[in-house]
Amino acid sequence: NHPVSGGKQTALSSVSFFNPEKLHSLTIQPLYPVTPSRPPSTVSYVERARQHRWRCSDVTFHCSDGALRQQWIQTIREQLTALTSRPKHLLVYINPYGGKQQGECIYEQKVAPLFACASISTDVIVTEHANHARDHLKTEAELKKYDGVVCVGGDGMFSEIVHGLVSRTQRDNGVDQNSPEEKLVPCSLRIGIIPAGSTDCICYATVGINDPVTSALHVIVGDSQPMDVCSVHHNNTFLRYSISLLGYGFYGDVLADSERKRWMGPARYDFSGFKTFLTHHHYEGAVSFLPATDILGTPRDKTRCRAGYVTLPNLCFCSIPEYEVGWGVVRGKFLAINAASMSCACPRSPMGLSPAAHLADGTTDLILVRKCSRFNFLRHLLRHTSKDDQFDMTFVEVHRVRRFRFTPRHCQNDSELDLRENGKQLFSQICRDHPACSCSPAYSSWNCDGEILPHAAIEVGVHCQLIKLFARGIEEQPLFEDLANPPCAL
Ligand SMILES: Nc1ncnc2c1ncn2[C@@H]1O[C@H](COP(=O)(O)OP(=O)(O)OP(=O)(O)O)[C@@H](O)[C@H]1O
Ligand SMILES: CCCCCCCCCCCCC/C=C/[C@@H](O)[C@H](CO)NC(=O)CCCCC
Ligand SMILES: [Ca+2]
Repeated sequence: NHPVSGGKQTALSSVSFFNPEKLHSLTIQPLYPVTPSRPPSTVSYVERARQHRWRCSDVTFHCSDGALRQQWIQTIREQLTALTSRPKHLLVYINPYGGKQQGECIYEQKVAPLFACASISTDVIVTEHANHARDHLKTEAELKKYDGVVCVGGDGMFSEIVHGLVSRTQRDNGVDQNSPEEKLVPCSLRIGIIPAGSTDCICYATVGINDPVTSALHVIVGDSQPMDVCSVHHNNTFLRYSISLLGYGFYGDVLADSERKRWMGPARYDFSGFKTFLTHHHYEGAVSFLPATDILGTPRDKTRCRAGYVTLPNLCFCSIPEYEVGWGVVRGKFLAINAASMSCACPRSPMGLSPAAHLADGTTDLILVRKCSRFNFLRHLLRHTSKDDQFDMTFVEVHRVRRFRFTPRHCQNDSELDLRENGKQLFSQICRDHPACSCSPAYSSWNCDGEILPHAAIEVGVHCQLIKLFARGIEEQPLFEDLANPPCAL
């Protein structure tokens, strides 16, 4: 019975104020003409747009009955206060140099106004050097003050936050990160990613799009998505954590080359990818792995990790003892050894390196690409950009595993590492001087979520649901988008 005006024209009764999905804040905006006794009320809410984008819309109500209006406002406020999953205080780190160096601008223009509108208070730190955020989280940050940590940047910045939070949590709980067998303690604070990087693979694979406004709204509504984290060790020494890709051979070489071309921005990956494809190096070694049993799905099935897919914690851990499952071993010459703990979907590859991988099932998909012709490798790579099955090739095999180890054929010990580094430089110099030389170096590097690891021989274990993100996984696209998502109805 009450007239409505503003961004949307709708009847009061058609708006469900009690649906927490819909509302993230209430603001009272005086519109004109306004009589002091009858100011209108504006409610902001989340509206789904195309391709997994979320947008903020608002609807303004005029109510002739002042008491009723106050009652509505009071009820909405009570409902919003009762939503305990929504963050109120956030610690924000901005990398001003990630991606196209737009981090600060993206945060100030697109994200900060939304956080303010949702009454979220923030402490913002613009990083001054690499590992600033990681070290601040690890040692200094007063974590008790916050409901979550937000990073503005790319996968590298997210990785810093994960390392800071996971290390801090283990230290606070007396857990030794250097032991590969140690069960790690999950982090209690959720992490939000505002994408402003070059690949934004974590954001893309957990939200469905790398869009700062969408990610900010997932933080505001207090979404929660658990995620697996891999620990990487060498000789009982902790090296790094990995959330997306651990890649030896092709992706290691692409990264090593692209790091020298950071000045190119995101285009460095295309340049180095093409160059690495042409060099076509293969690497010899043995991969041993503990297959994941007791799991739902395989890397080759058609299931996709989507919002609402809940992994029961008991499926995260194998009920059969390790010695009964038995380790598999594959030896040979490989163009690429990739472990994808999640799909690794990104704008370059919308289905990702392992389209059926799950975010929080305690497993990683180990993809072994054996030495093959350049033509066949190109066919394999191109399938990452389409819906074709990149595993349906004789030289590719994929295993869903809980742990794995890699030992290069000429396994180096620590004293040989320096030799290896010097040898690699010498070797690459020789190859540069003799471009016709087609032999492969003995070692590649591991690409660990975009960071290069110093050792080729590594041991990897998956820690199920060690961290949580302000996300909900990729939502299924409705068949008839316009019908399923009319304005106002969420
Ligand atoms: N102030 C800073 N100066 C220099 N480097 C920084 C600074 N803050 C963070 N870094 C480092 O910059 C690296 C790259 O950042 P980020 O991940 O945000 O962007 P990107 O590399 O362009 O994107 P992506 O990781 O998605 O490819 C990170 O590894 C991070 O450690
Ligand atoms: C000739 C045409 C070939 C087309 C092939 C396309 C295949 C693309 C697969 C993309 C997989 C991305 C995996 C993500 C890894 C991230 O953890 C990491 C950090 O951001 N990014 C890279 O290492 C950046 C790595 C970028 C590699 C291209
Ligand atoms: Ca996984």
